[in-house]
Amino acid sequence: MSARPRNLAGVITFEQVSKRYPDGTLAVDGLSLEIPDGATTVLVGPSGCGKTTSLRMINRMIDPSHGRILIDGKDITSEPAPLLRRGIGYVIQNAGLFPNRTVLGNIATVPLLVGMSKRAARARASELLERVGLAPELGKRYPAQLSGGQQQRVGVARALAADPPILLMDEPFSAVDPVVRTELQDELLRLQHELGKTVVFVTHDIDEAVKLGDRLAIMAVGGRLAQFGTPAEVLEAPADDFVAAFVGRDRGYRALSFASADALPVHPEPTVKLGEPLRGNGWLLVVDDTDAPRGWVNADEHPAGQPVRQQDLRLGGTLLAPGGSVRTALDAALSSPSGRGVAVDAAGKVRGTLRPGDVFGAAERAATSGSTEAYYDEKQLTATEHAELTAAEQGADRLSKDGR
Ligand SMILES: Nc1ncnc2c1ncn2[C@@H]1O[C@H](COP(=O)(O)OP(=O)(O)OP(=O)(O)O)[C@@H](O)[C@H]1O
Repeated sequence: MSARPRNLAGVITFEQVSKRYPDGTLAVDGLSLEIPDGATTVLVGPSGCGKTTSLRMINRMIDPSHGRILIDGKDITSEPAPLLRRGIGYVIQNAGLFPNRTVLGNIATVPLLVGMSKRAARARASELLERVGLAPELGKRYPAQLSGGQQQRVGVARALAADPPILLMDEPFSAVDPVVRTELQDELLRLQHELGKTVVFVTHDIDEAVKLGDRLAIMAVGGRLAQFGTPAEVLEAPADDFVAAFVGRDRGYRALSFASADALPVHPEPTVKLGEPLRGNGWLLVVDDTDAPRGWVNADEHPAGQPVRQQDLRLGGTLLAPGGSVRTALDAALSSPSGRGVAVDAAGKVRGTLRPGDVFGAAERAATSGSTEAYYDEKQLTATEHAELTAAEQGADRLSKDGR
């Protein structure tokens, strides 16, 4: 990701690290791993495979039985643990906030600890509150007066307060409902794009791992590293049967997230504005005054010449925006009542629609060669395609003239 700031510190190296608990449990077994700086590495694997133990060895909440851990080449035991932890933010499930401190008080904890003035610490806390997407007035509340998702955002803000190069996150979003969870994941992606920290994230959810991780470390029970690679590498070429089973039966579908849909042909689509009279037949795409899609209307079930009202609309499915993947394109096509997926530009205006056949072709292409580009260079030149495009363009012209 080119927009990320570079020159970061925070490469974390595990050298043959093992952890055996006093009761004999071997939680981590000979883990060797280089976690790159400025990127998100997700430790993912089934319950009990040693993810949390591995994470907590980085900030010395747990000491290895064997091996060593280095940060930027320096053994983490070469300085006192409290000093080490100043450079490492830590976020856990249920946020772990101090219940008797306000939100701002919670976020300002570490800045105050490292000697920042009260005033500067409060200013920093307010800035972070905004950064994690929370309204300033929430600063005065106590954690119990916040939703689970809001508490988790405060947890992230608190971990970022001392601007540590490293952020450790242990199942931070697993206690919230799926909608909030998606919002928090999106927020983390946005924040990470701005901040470029070395993030080590623990989850047992492969979907979350694929969404958030630049690298995945797949761990197997017994504390063994089964595979380390980018999400695309892991989904496309699982190292062994365990990884193949863990990444799951949907992995072919998930792998489409890494194939760009930018080369997919976008066909002109006639549109009709909300509130304007309807003409034509079949499914018609309804837009608002800014040309953003609002839904579909079936002209065969609508009195001709009558204006299209909000209540006539069948809401469209997901949209494909620039930079989207073949997975998004496929979902856009499958979730649209017309079967045609809507593509929008960066401003959210309708660009046209995707044909399911094209999207399936791209999916097949991505699965077999990993690239869709060549296919569509070829395909866009075929005579039928050209004829279809022209006809659709004429249809679009006619409709927009009639419709206004
Ligand atoms: N303090 C402890 N004493 C003994 N065994 C422990 C201790 N902490 C963890 N374990 C064991 O070590 C193994 C790894 O635990 P760990 O919490 O690191 O796994 P995990 O992958 O994070 O699991 P989960 O996804 O369920 O949180 C498990 O078998 C666990 O029971």
